[in-house]
Amino acid sequence: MDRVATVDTVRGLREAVASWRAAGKRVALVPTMGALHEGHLSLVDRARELADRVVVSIFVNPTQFAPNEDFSKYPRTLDEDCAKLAGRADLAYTPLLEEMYPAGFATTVSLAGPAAVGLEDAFRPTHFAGVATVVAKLLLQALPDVAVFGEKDYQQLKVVARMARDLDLTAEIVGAPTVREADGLALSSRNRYLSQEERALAPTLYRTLQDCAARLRAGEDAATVMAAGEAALATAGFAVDYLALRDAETLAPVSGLAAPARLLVAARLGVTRLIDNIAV
Ligand SMILES: Nc1ncnc2c1ncn2[C@@H]1O[C@H](COP(=O)(O)OP(=O)(O)OP(=O)(O)O)[C@@H](O)[C@H]1O
Ligand SMILES: CC(C)(CO)[C@@H](O)C(=O)[O-]
Ligand code: BAL
Repeated sequence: MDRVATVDTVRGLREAVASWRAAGKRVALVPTMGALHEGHLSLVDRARELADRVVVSIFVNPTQFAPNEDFSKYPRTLDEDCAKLAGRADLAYTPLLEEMYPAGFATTVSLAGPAAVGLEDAFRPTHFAGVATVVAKLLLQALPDVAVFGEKDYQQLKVVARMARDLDLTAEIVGAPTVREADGLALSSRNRYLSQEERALAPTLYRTLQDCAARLRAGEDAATVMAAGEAALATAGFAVDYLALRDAETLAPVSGLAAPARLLVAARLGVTRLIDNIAV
């Protein structure tokens, strides 16, 4: 079976990137936690359009999971991942825990501002500090020209873009559109946790976003639309964490469509927490 080349040390990664740079190549990084699906591969393809060499990092980052979350059962499929990346990426960076967090590790990126407040942060209060810290490390380890993130994790994309600007990290942060199943469900590694019945209900999340967006565009009052959307999700069997309208750029709360807006949702079906979002 063909497999992408791999390195698991910062030194190996830097050597590979340095040799490409010496040859005048542009380098892209696609950070992932593995269990790769077509959503991840679309980011790799986008990275390939933006650069000559593409590194995919695969690291299930413990610091972005709260103690009650699914770190230990998060899918780990490294062999299949490396096969999927063959011919598509140039290198997989697969650091072990000790490489990323050496003994005595004591530094965390701290976030503020509208992008990092509320939404996911209200339900996963330690999450973005863990994401920002590991992404800052990945960007400093690889020093790519560009890094590609999925719009599926829209708040993450905005938090990372803000952090990169604020810390003068040199990589350009690029967002790529959400890849969906035929029935509209956003691809996610966590979809595999859904039972058959839950999987049948799951596309309601995207349909509800579309319905709400259509009503907002037709000029209906945002609070009314949000309440109706939450009710529709609850009726379908979801436990809703949030359904919110935010400014598409800053993620500040908004009450209408004066500027480009984003509708974001997180809801649980049984033990599985799904997130999604669309432009309005
Ligand atoms: N359906 C998708 N379309 C486009 N990009 C995606 C999709 N799903 C995930 N990504 C992006 O892939 C990158 C890695 O995400 P991650 O490894 O967390 O995948 P995931 O399937 O979203 O997993 P999880 O269920 O844990 O959120 C992120 O930038 C994320 O936004
Ligand atoms: C960006 C990321 C790879 C950081 O661990 C993760 O949050 C993810 O997979 O979206
Ligand atoms: N895609 C974001 C990773 C997480 O949920 O931890």
